Amino acid sequence: MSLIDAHGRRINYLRLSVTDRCNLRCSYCMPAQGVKLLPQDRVLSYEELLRVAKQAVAVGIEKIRVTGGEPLVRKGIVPFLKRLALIPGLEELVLTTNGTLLQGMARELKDAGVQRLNISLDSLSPVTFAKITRGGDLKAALAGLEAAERAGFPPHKINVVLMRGVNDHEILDFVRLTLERPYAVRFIEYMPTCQAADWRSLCIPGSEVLERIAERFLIEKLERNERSGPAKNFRVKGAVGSLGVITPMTGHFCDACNRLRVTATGVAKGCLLSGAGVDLGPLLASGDDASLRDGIRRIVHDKPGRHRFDEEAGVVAPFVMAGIGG
Ligand SMILES: Nc1nc2c(ncn2[C@@H]2O[C@H](COP(=O)(O)OP(=O)(O)OP(=O)(O)O)[C@@H](O)[C@H]2O)c(=O)[nH]1
Ligand SMILES: C[S@@+](CC[C@H](N)C(=O)[O-])C[C@H]1O[C@@H](n2cnc3c(N)ncnc32)[C@H](O)[C@@H]1O
Ligand code: SF4
Ligand code: SF4
Repeated sequence: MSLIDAHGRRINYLRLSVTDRCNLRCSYCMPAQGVKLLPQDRVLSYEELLRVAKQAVAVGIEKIRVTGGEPLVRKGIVPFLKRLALIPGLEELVLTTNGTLLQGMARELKDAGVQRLNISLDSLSPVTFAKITRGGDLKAALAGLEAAERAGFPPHKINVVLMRGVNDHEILDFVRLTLERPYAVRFIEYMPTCQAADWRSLCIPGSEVLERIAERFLIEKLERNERSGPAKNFRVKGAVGSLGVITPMTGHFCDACNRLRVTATGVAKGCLLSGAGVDLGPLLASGDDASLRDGIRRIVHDKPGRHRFDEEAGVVAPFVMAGIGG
């Protein structure tokens, strides 16, 4: 069974957001005044999330990434992941996290069947980390990273959202990290989801990041593989880890997009950067799995060919990434 959209792309990857809540307040993800949290009864129950996941797998999804908000703050997440991992036909169960709660949870996540972690870590300096996350503790994030390594997870992908004048002075520090550690560090272009007035100057093109790295290090391009995702990957000669750029703004990767998203309230979205979405609530309420499968197929069919975010920046309503899951 496979899910093909109207542009001929095979959609086999579902990003499932389990909560809009988070223990951090990253400046690129949430507005300074914070966000109004969803009432708990608007968030899909674990039973509902499992139904969505099962029916998505039944029509062709092979990989599920659990995200949020911060997925590890939701109570009962581990038993939920355990059940998710058992869905017949699901080949890959992975999770994106800010890492701060991993120290106490890494081992049970591994035992639950989570295969890999992508960890957001935007600074290696406690002061800058606290500034970006509005109060987060770098020590907790680093302890989480290490706990997950000890628990036996394969080398993590580390996501760094770069912002000019905020953390771009650390680009080379992150590159140096890849010399000794097997991480895949990915520098992500800041997307103006909250539409900060200065977003154009905050966003650093991936090409500039690579130029700045190449001034100091000899880097070689890595062949794309199944695990590349949207990143273009490189390695410093002799390094154990790799580095990459994710360029949603200056070099979109929509032609190869294989993703479908479901928000914590059960809105299915064909595209991260489009305001469009379909509420799966009525289909879930009907109890009819065949209609749910049809709904998922319809959303995939109608998936936009590419985003037009830059052009539309003035008209698309700003959104909080934590509400969708990145
Ligand atoms: N515009 C756009 N940005 C994306 C998309 N997928 C991921 N990104 C960006 O890349 C970041 C990293 O995503 P991750 O959650 O680590 O997932 P990934 O890189 O897709 O992970 P893999 O499953 O390992 O390929 C996201 O937070 C977004 O900023 C996408 O489909 N469209
Ligand atoms: C919304 S978070 C959810 C998972 C988890 N809380 C975390 O931070 O990894 C998922 C991803 O979205 C990315 N993200 C959020 N806002 C972004 C923005 N404005 N531009 C680029 N990436 C963004 C984060 O870097 C993170 O990797
Ligand atoms: S990026 Fe992740 S950790 Fe940061 S505020 Fe958003 S949801 Fe929370
Ligand atoms: S912007 Fe939309 S179409 Fe493009 S890669 Fe992201 S989700 Fe896919």
